[in-house]
Amino acid sequence: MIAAPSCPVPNGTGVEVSDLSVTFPLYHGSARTLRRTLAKMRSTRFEQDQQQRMVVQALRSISFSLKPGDRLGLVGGNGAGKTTLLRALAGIYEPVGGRVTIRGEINALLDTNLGMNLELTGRENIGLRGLHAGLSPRRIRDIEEDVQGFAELGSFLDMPVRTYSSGMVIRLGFALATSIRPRVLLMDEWFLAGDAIFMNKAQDRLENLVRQAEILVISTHLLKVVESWCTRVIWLDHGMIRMQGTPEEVLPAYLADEATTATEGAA
Ligand SMILES: Nc1ncnc2c1ncn2[C@@H]1O[C@H](COP(=O)(O)OP(=O)(O)OP(=O)(O)O)[C@@H](O)[C@H]1O
Repeated sequence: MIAAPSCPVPNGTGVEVSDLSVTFPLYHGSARTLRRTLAKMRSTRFEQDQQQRMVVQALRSISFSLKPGDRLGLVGGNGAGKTTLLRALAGIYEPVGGRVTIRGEINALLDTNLGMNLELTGRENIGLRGLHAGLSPRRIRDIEEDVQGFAELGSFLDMPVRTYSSGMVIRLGFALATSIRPRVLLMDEWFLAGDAIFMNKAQDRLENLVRQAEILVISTHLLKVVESWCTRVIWLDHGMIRMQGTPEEVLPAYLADEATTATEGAA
């Protein structure tokens, strides 16, 4: 169980999301055929935007706010909008409507390759990431040592990343992504998967990072993680908030709905 930080937290860290909407244009195939196909699907998630493009509404009218100590779990079926919401919080996706305001440094563990240049060495990638995060040369050296110790890449640290095995890239990416301690931590469940030996080692590091962050937002299908890490849950359904509250309030309703959907699907 991860507890909220017990020491007094500096003022000012917070997340405000108000009336957020994100859409993606669909460019595939001829517009008329696509429109006909989508009309047949009778989904309210597809519409035409002001430029007459067909778009999918990934998120609609999402509003919530988080304060220090809040640990938010995002749950929902496939395509519900969890990843899109994390990416909008990280500033990767621009809202088409509404606003996202984040106060405090963010670290987004969304993809271990994020920002990694395969032509550069592991060490050079560490330096670049540190500079990007606005860290001092001294802090970057500390991170270099930390990553070197955790990722156990030996002399590969000074070789171009393209020469690494896929496991080595994951170790470097994970070590680097988790070495920068943020106030607001955004995490996709991708980070909770991995080979068993690596994950045993990674688990402690991840839990430490989560414990030290003031605000956590995690998207996952692993409800046990939500139960043990989160103080709040948002259940997303077709891009909208279906329910929000404590894990005790939301998870039973979510599970009951999933069971009903599975029974209906089997019938
Ligand atoms: N780059 C994109 N282009 C077009 N549509 C997209 C894009 N990314 C997401 N979508 C659509 O937006 C909706 C929300 O997708 P999202 O990936 O956020 O769902 P999710 O809840 O993370 O799903 P999963 O649990 O399957 O990962 C889906 O309908 C998806 O098809």
